[in-house]
Amino acid sequence: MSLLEVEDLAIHFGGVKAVDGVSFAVEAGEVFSIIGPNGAGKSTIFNLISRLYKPTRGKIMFDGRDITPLQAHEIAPLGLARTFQNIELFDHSTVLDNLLMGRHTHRSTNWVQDMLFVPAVRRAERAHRRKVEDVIEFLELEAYRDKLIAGLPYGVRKVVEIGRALAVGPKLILLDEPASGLSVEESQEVAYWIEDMRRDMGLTVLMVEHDMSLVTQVSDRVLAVANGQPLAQGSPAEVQSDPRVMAAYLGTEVYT
Ligand SMILES: Nc1ncnc2c1ncn2[C@@H]1O[C@H](COP(=O)(O)OP(=O)(O)OP(=O)(O)O)[C@@H](O)[C@H]1O
Repeated sequence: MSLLEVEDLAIHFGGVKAVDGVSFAVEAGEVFSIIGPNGAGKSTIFNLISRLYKPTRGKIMFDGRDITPLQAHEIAPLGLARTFQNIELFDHSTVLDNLLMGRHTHRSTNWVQDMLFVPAVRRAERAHRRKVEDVIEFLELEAYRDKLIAGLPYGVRKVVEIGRALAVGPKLILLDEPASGLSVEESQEVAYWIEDMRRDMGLTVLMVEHDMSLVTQVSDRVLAVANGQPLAQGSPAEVQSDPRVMAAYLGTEVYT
């Protein structure tokens, strides 16, 4: 059984078929990337999987469970976390507090217990802090842990965005353009984080990315989409040399 199975997924916004008949499966432990030209439907696929959008058609299975009818807030506790292309952090909170917010999906105590700060609440709080400190150490964010997001360089905020998703403690992490806006050196760092996430944390990674050197370096398999529809699927080399993919990219710099 695959960790994630997407079957005949579609969403239509009025006349726009943003996603139209996309199927793929992500196996536990692999890095799977979705590529495609601007407007191909990649972020929309992420928004459908993370349940921000309701599909017009299709089914999404995660870890053996049909998550298609679930609400967005019910997804993270199952072990599915995501990052956003445009970074969704609280600018006026510290790195530590942003990561702790990522843990709130795991609330096991109720508000009365929280108010009274009973031992169960204190234990849960300690466990959340330990998990967050592990993420800070893993992503080498120690120097920034007490700094406000607003004052951080863009490249560091991108890493904190990954940290917020990791703090959830996911089985599957969805990375939406983790290298966008980064320098070549910073993109290479992202490649190392992804390899470490898989090797050290046993994570499965589903990534949307335009940076083909990053995609080629870290991905086991790639799905190419265009106009909301699947074009080709296979190893990075197979997909890059597929004539339908090359035609979809014609005129762009991706394959030069
Ligand atoms: N909420 C929405 N309402 C209407 N149209 C939408 C909505 N979300 C996405 N679309 C349309 O769906 C299509 C796919 O958009 P999407 O953002 O998924 O593409 P993408 O492959 O992620 O592009 P990029 O690489 O530029 O981020 C586009 O035509 C877009 O305008």
